[in-house]
Amino acid sequence: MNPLMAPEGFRHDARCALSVNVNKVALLRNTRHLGIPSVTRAAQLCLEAGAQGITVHPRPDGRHIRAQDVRELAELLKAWPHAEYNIEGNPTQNLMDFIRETRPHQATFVPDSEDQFTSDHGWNLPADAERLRPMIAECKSLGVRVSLFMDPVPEMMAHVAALGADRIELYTETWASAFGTEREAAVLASFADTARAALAQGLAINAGHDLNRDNLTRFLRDVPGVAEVSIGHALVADALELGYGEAVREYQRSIQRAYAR
Ligand SMILES: CC(=O)[C@@H](O)[C@H](O)COP(=O)(O)O
Ligand SMILES: NCC(=O)COP(=O)(O)O
Repeated sequence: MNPLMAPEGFRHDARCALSVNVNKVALLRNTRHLGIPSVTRAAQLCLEAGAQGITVHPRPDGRHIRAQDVRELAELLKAWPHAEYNIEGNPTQNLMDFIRETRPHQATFVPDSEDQFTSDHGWNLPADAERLRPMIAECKSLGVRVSLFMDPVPEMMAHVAALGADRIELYTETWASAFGTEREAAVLASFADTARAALAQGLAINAGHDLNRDNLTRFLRDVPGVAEVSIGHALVADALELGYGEAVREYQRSIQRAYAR
């Protein structure tokens, strides 16, 4: 079988889609000039195991995902018509060129500075709104769905909708750090309130950052309408122990447990 072709019978049947972020595979690859571990091979194995998409965040400093990775993954995903390609970044930096070149299914706008350690906050709306409006419009004119990376603040959802964005991505680090503590219920409620506000504005909901096999089920069970989670750091860490295929299956089981009655 052509290693780039999706196997017969590939099914897209999870209620919440799992998009695997392969940043950290590229981070390890970049520590030697050997080309391993392969980013495209990692993506292929995750898709074969049932992941519904691949996410990358090509940061301007090239610390992990680089332009060639973005192009090669776009090529790979042509063989997976049911899977989605999500490219994240700051549209005021290098993101828009990748969007224009590869036309992914989704662009996730993230307000990161160029040298930021990792993503650690959402957009500040309405303050950032007018800068974003033309780039949202351009993505949509290219047929690319737009998701804005947002903190769990219900009052901001109307501003997201007014900008013409299609989705929010809930920045879930505060959930991950509250999980298992006395703050868990209160923090989860803020995400549920934000999700309800987003749904009321006609927005779809993604979520990501520091999600893992342990904190994922409760989040999906209590936060309504999450359509997609993008998970990278913890899943790749798990894959070092379990392999990509079993790691993806473990995360799919965590997702399915959220809907089990
Ligand atoms: C936006 C977000 O929370 C993550 O998708 C981001 O890609 C993490 O970036 P690093 O992998 O560089 O930490
Ligand atoms: N948007 C979140 C993402 O793509 C991966 O975040 P993480 O799981 O690496 O924290």
